[in-house]
Amino acid sequence: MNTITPTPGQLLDMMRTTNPLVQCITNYVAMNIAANVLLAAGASPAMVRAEEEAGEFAGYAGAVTINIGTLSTHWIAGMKKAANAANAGGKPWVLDPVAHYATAFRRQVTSELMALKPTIIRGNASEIMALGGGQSRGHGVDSGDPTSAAENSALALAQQQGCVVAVTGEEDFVTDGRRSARIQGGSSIMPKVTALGCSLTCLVGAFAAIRPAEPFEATIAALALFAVAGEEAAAVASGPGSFSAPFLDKLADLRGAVIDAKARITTA
Ligand SMILES: Nc1ncnc2c1ncn2[C@@H]1O[C@H](COP(=O)(O)OP(=O)(O)O)[C@@H](O)[C@H]1O
Ligand SMILES: Cc1ncsc1CCOP(=O)(O)O
Ligand SMILES: [Mg+2]
Repeated sequence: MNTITPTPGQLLDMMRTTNPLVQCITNYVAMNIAANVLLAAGASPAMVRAEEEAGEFAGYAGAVTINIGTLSTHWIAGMKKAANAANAGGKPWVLDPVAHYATAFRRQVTSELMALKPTIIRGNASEIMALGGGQSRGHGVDSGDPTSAAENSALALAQQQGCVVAVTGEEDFVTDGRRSARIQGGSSIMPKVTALGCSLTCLVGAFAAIRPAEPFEATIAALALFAVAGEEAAAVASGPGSFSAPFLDKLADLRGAVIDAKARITTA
């Protein structure tokens, strides 16, 4: 049963009236689909990452999201400036540690970003298990583990870091180390469409911008919206190629009351 307040639907309706500005430092693969996801949901995305401007921009964005998917050295200073500016301004920032376990470079940069205390971490099960110090079966950017295998890592990470951790997959799990929730829905087509996880991370940032003091509720709202929109888009899609258009349409069309009626959230 959903006992989360504000509810995902209330937060979605607020999104449409407040149109939060979200600074998304995301990878080359994700930039276009992530921007479209935020526009459809009612937020205003800006893919601003250069070292010369990332900190300044974070000063007036409502939230920052940082994704290491197509990392290279010249991205790192901008990421750190944006995270530091978000922290200085009391704004939430979200980390997506894409395939951080894959190379020494990614591990090093992820540990430097973790030291800047993300408000929320969103990853697939393999990423969250490895971030908690465990073994995982991730291959490249894709998960090889079920969400259930990452729940203990997520809880420990949330407690150690004092942040919200979201694990996504067939089922999603969110915890702030004290409270936890599971979200059902979505579609098996979703992991076959690239960068939907990265786009979801940006959407988490959009909801967090609306309620900076309630990152647990904001994260659940983003995951619930993806779960309902994904399920409904899959019902009219015949595969990955025909999924994206109805998915964006659903993100744009779904009203708050419908999300609250259809979202399958259980608190633990
Ligand atoms: N097998 C599945 N069934 C339903 N939804 C899924 C499935 N796999 C992933 N999703 C959904 O796809 C979105 C992206 O999650 P995920 O694939 O875990 O991220 P990533 O792309 O970072 O690996 C989330 O909304 C998640 O709930
Ligand atoms: C394919 C790929 N390669 C580097 S980043 C990226 C996109 C990953 O997107 P997601 O984590 O949402 O699957
Ligand atoms: Mg990912």
